[in-house]
Amino acid sequence: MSLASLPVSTDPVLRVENVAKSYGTLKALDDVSLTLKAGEFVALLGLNGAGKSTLFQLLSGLFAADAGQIVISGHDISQSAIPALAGMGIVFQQPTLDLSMSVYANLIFHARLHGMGSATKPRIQAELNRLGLSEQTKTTCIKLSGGNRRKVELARALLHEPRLLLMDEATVGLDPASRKGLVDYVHQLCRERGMGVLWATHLVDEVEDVERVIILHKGKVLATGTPADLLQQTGKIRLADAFLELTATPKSS
Ligand SMILES: Nc1ncnc2c1ncn2[C@@H]1O[C@H](COP(=O)(O)OP(=O)(O)OP(=O)(O)O)[C@@H](O)[C@H]1O
Repeated sequence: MSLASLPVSTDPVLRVENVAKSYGTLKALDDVSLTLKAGEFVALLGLNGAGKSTLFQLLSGLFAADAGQIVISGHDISQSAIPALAGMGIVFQQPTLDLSMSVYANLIFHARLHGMGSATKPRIQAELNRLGLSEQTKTTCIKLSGGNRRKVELARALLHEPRLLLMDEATVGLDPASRKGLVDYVHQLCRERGMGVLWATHLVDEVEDVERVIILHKGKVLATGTPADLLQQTGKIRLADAFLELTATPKSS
């Protein structure tokens, strides 16, 4: 049975509780808690160095938190990493395609890692079709534009039909039209597939239409709410000004 055909659970697809992570004496994450439900698009907004990538590295099991708990689709990542990660797709900030291989070879490699069987080829074709890349299936990735490389990374993240999609500054290096295209496409997927999406960025224009914004600053959650909540809280008219106001006056630790 594919993950997509499992009954929809009302439990959060992601629960992060009191998570901490330090590099030596630097607290990159300090008592961070958040939840994400199925079908919710949540933005993790933070300046450079806020801790976004560190959080994503913990969520993807690259290393362990010093304290706290991470539960993905009901599985504690520290105890049940395989089922936790099986239901998650991720696009990292740094490109991770093997540029010497074709689009198809990159995707089939990922499919095998996820133990996908006979459904693999139609799934690859379906994701590439939707992204307008069906003609590029056999193209070596080094020949693709930056925007199309990102789309292949997204197709790869979606291949095993995750319940949770993590996007870590996934629009870095894209032109404004490609950026908007990617944001709009992921919003559409979130609605259609009931996927929870955590979208990390420092670009405020990418989060104007999200259901909830979590502002991370110097490793701490400074504020959380709808864009309207954040405007009301700061008395600002533009979300960019609200973000600047909140991050200019950090709480003392
Ligand atoms: N491997 C590491 N060793 C030491 N310090 C690190 C390491 N990785 C990150 N840091 C530090 O931890 C803090 C959080 O970094 P992180 O990359 O998680 O932030 P970010 O919000 O993703 O930033 P950016 O938007 O610039 O990518 C920063 O002060 C960074 O310098």
